[in-house]
Amino acid sequence: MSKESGKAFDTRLFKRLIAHTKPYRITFYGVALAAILLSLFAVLTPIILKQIIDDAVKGADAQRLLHLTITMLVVLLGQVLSQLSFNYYANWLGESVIRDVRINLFRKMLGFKMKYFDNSSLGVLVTRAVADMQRIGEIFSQGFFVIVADLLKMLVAAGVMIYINWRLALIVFAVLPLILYATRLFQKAMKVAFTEVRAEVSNLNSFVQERITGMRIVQLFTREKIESEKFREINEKHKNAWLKTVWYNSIFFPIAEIVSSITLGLIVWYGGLQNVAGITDDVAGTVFAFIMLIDLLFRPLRQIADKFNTLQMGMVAANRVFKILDTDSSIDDLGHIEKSTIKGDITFKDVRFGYLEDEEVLHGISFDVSAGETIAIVGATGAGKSTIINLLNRFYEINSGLISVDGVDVKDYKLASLRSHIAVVLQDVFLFADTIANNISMKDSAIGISEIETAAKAIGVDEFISSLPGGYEYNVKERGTMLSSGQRQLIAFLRAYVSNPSILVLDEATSSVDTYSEQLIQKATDKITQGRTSIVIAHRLGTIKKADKIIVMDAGKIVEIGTHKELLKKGGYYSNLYEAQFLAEEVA
Ligand SMILES: Nc1ncnc2c1ncn2[C@@H]1O[C@H](COP(=O)(O)OP(=O)(O)OP(=O)(O)O)[C@@H](O)[C@H]1O
Repeated sequence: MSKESGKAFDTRLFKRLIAHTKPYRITFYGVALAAILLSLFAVLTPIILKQIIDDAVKGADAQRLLHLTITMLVVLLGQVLSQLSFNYYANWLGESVIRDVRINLFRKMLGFKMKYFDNSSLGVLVTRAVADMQRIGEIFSQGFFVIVADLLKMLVAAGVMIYINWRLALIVFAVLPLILYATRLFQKAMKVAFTEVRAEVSNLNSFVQERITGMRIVQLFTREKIESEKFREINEKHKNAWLKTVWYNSIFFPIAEIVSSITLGLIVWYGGLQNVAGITDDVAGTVFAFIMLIDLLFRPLRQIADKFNTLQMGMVAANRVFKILDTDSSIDDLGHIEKSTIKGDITFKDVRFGYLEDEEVLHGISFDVSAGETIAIVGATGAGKSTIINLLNRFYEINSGLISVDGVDVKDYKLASLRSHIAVVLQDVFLFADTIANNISMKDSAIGISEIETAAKAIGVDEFISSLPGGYEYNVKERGTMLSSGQRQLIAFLRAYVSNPSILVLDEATSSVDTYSEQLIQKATDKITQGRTSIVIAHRLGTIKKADKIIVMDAGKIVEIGTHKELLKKGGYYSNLYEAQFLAEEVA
């Protein structure tokens, strides 16, 4: 199957999976019992039918006929009940296990370092949490228990055949290797075909996902025709891969049916001969029972390949999911300091950091921000400005040096406590597909609608939000695409403001917005930075000029620190930057 699974059946992996059924032990044993009952009831039917034909009907015994018919009804009822319980509870167990594993997986993902997400594909993680989970569930609902039930059924059916008429049983067993061989060939072919189908489905998924995400580019560059041609090709491959599985099914099942029929013919013929030879006189009932028993033996055999496939696919999925669960990439949260309030002094002391091991991005950054001060960070693209704010709230761990808040190493704070004092407004604002109110309060029950409205009035965005249909209850839909980038940033300002942080980190948007939004943003910026330590990656001259200190960065180093006036006077990097970037803005 896949190189990930290694061997055909991984006992260690299976044991680990079964361990997840521990909270549902009673159901687990209940399903196992239903499987046993199912196989027993299944073989009881042919036995009773044989007795009805050979004893009651032939012997014209009405009393016995009535008893046997009632017994038959009871058996059928038992069969229906055990089938029902088996189906329902095997699925219930599967769904319960995947719910638990999925919750564990998501919890694990919530604790991962940003580095983990930098190196993982979104599509892969979504597949692990959704499609792979379904496959794991199928191990229980369609794989493991069904195989056990089928094997039991086959075993009991074979035993009953020998018991009823061992000579006829031998004929059936003689055909078994032929069916087994055909099944094996079929299984192998289907495995290859299904691997192909899965690869094509995955191609389809990523193609559609990417084109929908990048639809703007597709349409801007008028690539519609080329893309639809490419899509046709992928679809064609997908169709052909599916047809291969249909073809194998179309060959295998009729062949299996023919072998079954030939076996039946042999049974009838040999049974008849036995009757003629006087070896047995209950040939009618025996042949009837054998017809049913053969079906009980051959039908599961034909389907067992499919079930093994389900089991194996589930195991591969489980292996992948467990790999994520075993990943040691969680953020260290070993600090114990929890503070209900902080002043907001920040120190970076000779901080060195790189996203990749051998590629340092910050080369010894040192600066201090006193509580209540606003500092602006400026510099060329790729200089390391965003990296600084990524480090303050411990999205990434530094290689060396020290970052402290109120004189305490950020690592010594409890992570949740540290982050509760820092609000971050990024350029690319992320909004959940939810109401504006929920996007602002982030579902913190302590922040009610009246607090949100008061805060919105304070930073001057109440009017804009109220003008939206439904106001604060307006649903911004996926990723907030219903709003402009300026509007999204205003909502992010409000989100930061209501949490009343001691430290505010703001990455000003570079994209230009209309004058009205610009004014709103400027006013909101002034208001939210007031009275709290603020670190602003500044792109607006207004913000830079008002800052208590400007940190000028170039290629991962701080090249200058000072106020706007001081730095202009100095005539260095900042004054060049000012002339190149901001002078025009000022003149305008
Ligand atoms: N997640 C990441 N993984 C690897 N490298 C990264 C990552 N994020 C940023 N970098 C690299 O780190 C360096 C600094 O990036 P950073 O985003 O801090 O620059 P910046 O000054 O904020 O730039 P901009 O103004 O364009 O946002 C760049 O060379 C960038 O390629």
